[in-house]
Amino acid sequence: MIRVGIFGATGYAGYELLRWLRRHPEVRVVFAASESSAGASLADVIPGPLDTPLIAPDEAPLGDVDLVFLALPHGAAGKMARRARAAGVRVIDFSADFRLATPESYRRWYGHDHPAPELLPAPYGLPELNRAALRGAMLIANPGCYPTGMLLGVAPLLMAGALTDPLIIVDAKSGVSGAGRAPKQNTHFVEVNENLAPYSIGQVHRHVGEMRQEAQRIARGVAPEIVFTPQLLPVSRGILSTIYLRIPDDWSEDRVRALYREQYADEPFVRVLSAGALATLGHTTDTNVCAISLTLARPGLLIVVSSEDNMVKGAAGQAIQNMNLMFGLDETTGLV
Ligand SMILES: NC(=O)C1=CN([C@@H]2O[C@H](COP(=O)(O)OP(=O)(O)OC[C@H]3O[C@@H](n4cnc5c(N)ncnc54)[C@H](OP(=O)(O)O)[C@@H]3O)[C@@H](O)[C@H]2O)C=CC1
Ligand SMILES: CC(=O)N[C@@H](CCC(=O)OP(=O)(O)O)C(=O)O
Repeated sequence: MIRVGIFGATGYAGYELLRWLRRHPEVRVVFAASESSAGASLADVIPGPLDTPLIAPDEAPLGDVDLVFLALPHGAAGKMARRARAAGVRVIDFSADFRLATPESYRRWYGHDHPAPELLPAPYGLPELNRAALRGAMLIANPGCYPTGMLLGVAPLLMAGALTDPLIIVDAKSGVSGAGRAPKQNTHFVEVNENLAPYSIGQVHRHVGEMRQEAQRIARGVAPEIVFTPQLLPVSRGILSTIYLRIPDDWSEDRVRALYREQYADEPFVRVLSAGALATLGHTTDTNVCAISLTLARPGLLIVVSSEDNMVKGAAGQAIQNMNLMFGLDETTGLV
């Protein structure tokens, strides 16, 4: 049994993780910690079936666990990672604190100093594209939700060196749980309901740095140019990314699909849809799957649609996939 602790259990990502871990046959949840609700039961904080007792983070028995999941905001996660690693405990971090390889890059995209630079670089936890680095790892940076869908959607072409233009346009729509549980004006029901709102457009969203870093690694050093438009969709969960790419004029849609199917042939959590089918949120809701559809709009212009559940493949499910790799379990254990 892997003995785990969870920090940030009252947040959307932490709660989702607990929900999935209940079905994992090789995990025992030793503690769930909460800064604001220590002493309460989770069901007192989030109405639902999980009545896990919540303890104060300072009282977390790190000596009793093999692994902690950090479902905390950026900055707080890095500090907790330092504490856990000093106690010899493995870490899977949901936040962005360990996704960027250098403290300089982190400061550029997050606007403050890195909370634990001595722990950088950490392996980037996208198993389909970085599996070897995750097996047995002591600290894993779980990817951002938007970069997960984007990177899986473009990787086969980047690996093949098949883009004829470095420009990658990513038009993405996210369910509101992606913004976390703390209320904000733009996530208020009246703002979101029956609306579709872009935010952080241009080159300002912090996920552009993460996408660029990982896309460049996948493309073996060739720097992509990414234009990213995130939008808030009036649904609770799911991300649909529509990605526009330039490919050689003589490539057929079948050729592209064969490339994607070959790349993802052994991947249990990537589904390349058949000709004519388009990926929708419904293809991936409440699963750890990323579904990808491919459409040749005209010679040389490919439209990829990538669908994922931001709470599962974009957060808790991917974290469990990473845990399975970390501890040498079958990667699909506890996941669908
Ligand atoms: N929501 C999503 O779809 C995804 C989220 N993530 C990442 O997962 C992490 C958690 O996100 P999410 O669950 O959405 O966020 P939430 O805001 O829903 O939850 C975060 C939790 O962290 C705790 N917390 C808040 N502020 C602090 C603080 N300053 N110090 C310590 N603990 C704090 C709170 O719990 P308490 O007060 O009870 O301790 C809170 O419930 C973030 O880093 C996010 O970027 C990653 C991918 C997808
Ligand atoms: C809808 C929404 O607000 N989404 C978040 C991304 C959520 C996520 O998974 O990313 P992190 O783990 O990097 O926070 C945002 O745009 O910042």
